[in-house]
Amino acid sequence: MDSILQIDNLTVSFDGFKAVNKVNTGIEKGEIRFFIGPNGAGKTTLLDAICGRVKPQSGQVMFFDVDVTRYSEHEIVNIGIGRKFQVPSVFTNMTVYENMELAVVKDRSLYSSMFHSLKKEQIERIEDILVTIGLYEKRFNTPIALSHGEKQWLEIGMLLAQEPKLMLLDEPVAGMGRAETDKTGELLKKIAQDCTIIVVEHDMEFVRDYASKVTVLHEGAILDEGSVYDVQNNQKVIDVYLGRGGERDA
Ligand SMILES: Nc1ncnc2c1ncn2[C@@H]1O[C@H](COP(=O)(O)OP(=O)(O)OP(=O)(O)O)[C@@H](O)[C@H]1O
Repeated sequence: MDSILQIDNLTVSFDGFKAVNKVNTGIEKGEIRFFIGPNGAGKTTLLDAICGRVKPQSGQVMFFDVDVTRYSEHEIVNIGIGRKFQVPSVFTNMTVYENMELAVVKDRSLYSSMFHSLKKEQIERIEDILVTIGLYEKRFNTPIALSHGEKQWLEIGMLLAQEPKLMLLDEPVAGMGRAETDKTGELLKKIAQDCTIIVVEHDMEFVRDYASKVTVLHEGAILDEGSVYDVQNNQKVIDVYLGRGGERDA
């Protein structure tokens, strides 16, 4: 199998506290990998280390043959790792379509001058993505008119516009009902045909339905890794997380 991301011996410290502690894992191309675990387990910090938001104390994060721990956040976006945060950060004073235009033009400082001169392939890409995320009909609405789920899909679409090879999503279905959650899962399956995905998630039903593989973190370290079935039946995982009904963000 082709490994797209290889994390080796990664440790992230905050004033001596190891939020991520000697983590080793490899993500294969096309996976939808879920990071799960109790609050404070280090899931978000691990995403932060992959996208360059925090610098590790030690270890490597090899994306193809590049150690991204040596790169800035901005450079990491440019080499193909996109990150979506928990709270949607779409521009509410612009239409859905304009948000997509902004996303497709990688250098945002050029946006105003390029507004009317998107290339044909950029326009086609925007339209394709709008269809994929189910917002083509709503492209001239502002995000205020969108549901919570639709705003999340727009943001995922904005990430896709930058043509990432790896997408990092932090609790993408938080606050969604079941129907929107399932639609998001189907969207991720579609995206994973071209772009590997890592998801931090507490919604175990979502994890069960859509994970290729699950990494369970506890106190900064990997407690278990494997299929949903395997980790669900691991007594240690049940004791520290699943048996407590999982936990949501405070
Ligand atoms: N910038 C920071 N400075 C100091 N401590 C931090 C910082 N960021 C995270 N931590 C600590 O690192 C630990 C791991 O936090 P992290 O947010 O990665 O956990 P998590 O598994 O994502 O939890 P949750 O499910 O609640 O989002 C926590 O104890 C947290 O308080």
